[in-house]
Amino acid sequence: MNADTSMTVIKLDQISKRYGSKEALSHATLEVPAGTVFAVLGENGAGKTTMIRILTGYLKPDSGTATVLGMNCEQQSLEIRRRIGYVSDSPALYEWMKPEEIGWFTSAFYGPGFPEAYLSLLAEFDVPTGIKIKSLSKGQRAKVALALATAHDPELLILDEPTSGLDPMVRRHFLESMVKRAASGRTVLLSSHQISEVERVADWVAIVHAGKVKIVQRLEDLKSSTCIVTATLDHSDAAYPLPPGNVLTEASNARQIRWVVMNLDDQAMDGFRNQPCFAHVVVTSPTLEDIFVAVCDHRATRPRSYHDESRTQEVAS
Ligand SMILES: Nc1ncnc2c1ncn2[C@@H]1O[C@H](COP(=O)(O)OP(=O)(O)OP(=O)(O)O)[C@@H](O)[C@H]1O
Repeated sequence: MNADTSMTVIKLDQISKRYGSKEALSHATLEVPAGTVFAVLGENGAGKTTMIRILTGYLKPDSGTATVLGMNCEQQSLEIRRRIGYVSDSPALYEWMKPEEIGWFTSAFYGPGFPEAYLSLLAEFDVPTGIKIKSLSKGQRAKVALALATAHDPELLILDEPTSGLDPMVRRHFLESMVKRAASGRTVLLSSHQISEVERVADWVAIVHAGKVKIVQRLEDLKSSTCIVTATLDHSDAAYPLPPGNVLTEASNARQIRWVVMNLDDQAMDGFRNQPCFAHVVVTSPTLEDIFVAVCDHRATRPRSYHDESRTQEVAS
């Protein structure tokens, strides 16, 4: 990715939002660098849509500050919506219109050049234009929503669950177009629980769990700073130490113990491996799913040393 990532396109600073007694977001803080595909990962109800609705000005936070392209999300929401592209998790389209008609209708908001660009995107996406929106398939409707959101070539595109319910070919097309946008210096923020897709396309990942931003990191740094340590005990009731590092989770099965560890201390690992309680110790690389589960699974066993703290973002270079 060659784009200039020194600029911050989205900034959330200590954003909290409550629905009655439910805290949907709690002191969420993150920055999205320009020219990246930035994925917000979280299980159902984690707070992803709430975050996106605050960024797009459809929802006001209880506290904290959010800016998009340097504009305040509460005070300049109309200007933000004009400048960005946004596809919600359930895009509302006028059912009685044909795809080209909805393009003309929407162009009033964006100005000259929009209808032509929109029609060429529809052609690229292979969307039939002669029939009404209500007769389009789910994938075709999603393509219409994406074409509407991108025809003005926004510097920032925000997508809430962009590929949910789409077939593999359409998903691939969607994701490739996101990567292309980032390569040309545009920024894409997408929310998802499709971990393998995120792993293929994202430059940055934020993991949100129960309203808290637990991790914000460049994906390759997150993967290289996390590992899985698997040890086979010499005998099943042997007492054993924890691997040197921030141990997120521990799982055991007979004589085998498996830990997901962040920032493993390589120098201290020799001493760990040579403990008499271990017959065998192996260190392997995790998938993003391994990391996600280690951070989010409330049933996971947390070792004694584990501190459940949200992690701060490394400074974007
Ligand atoms: N309008 C609302 N009134 C009450 N509670 C709400 C409202 N909207 C969201 N919530 C609650 O806030 C929490 C966060 O919801 P949110 O929609 O942001 O999650 P999400 O991460 O987008 O989930 P999903 O992946 O299922 O779409 C959930 O517990 C949800 O039930």
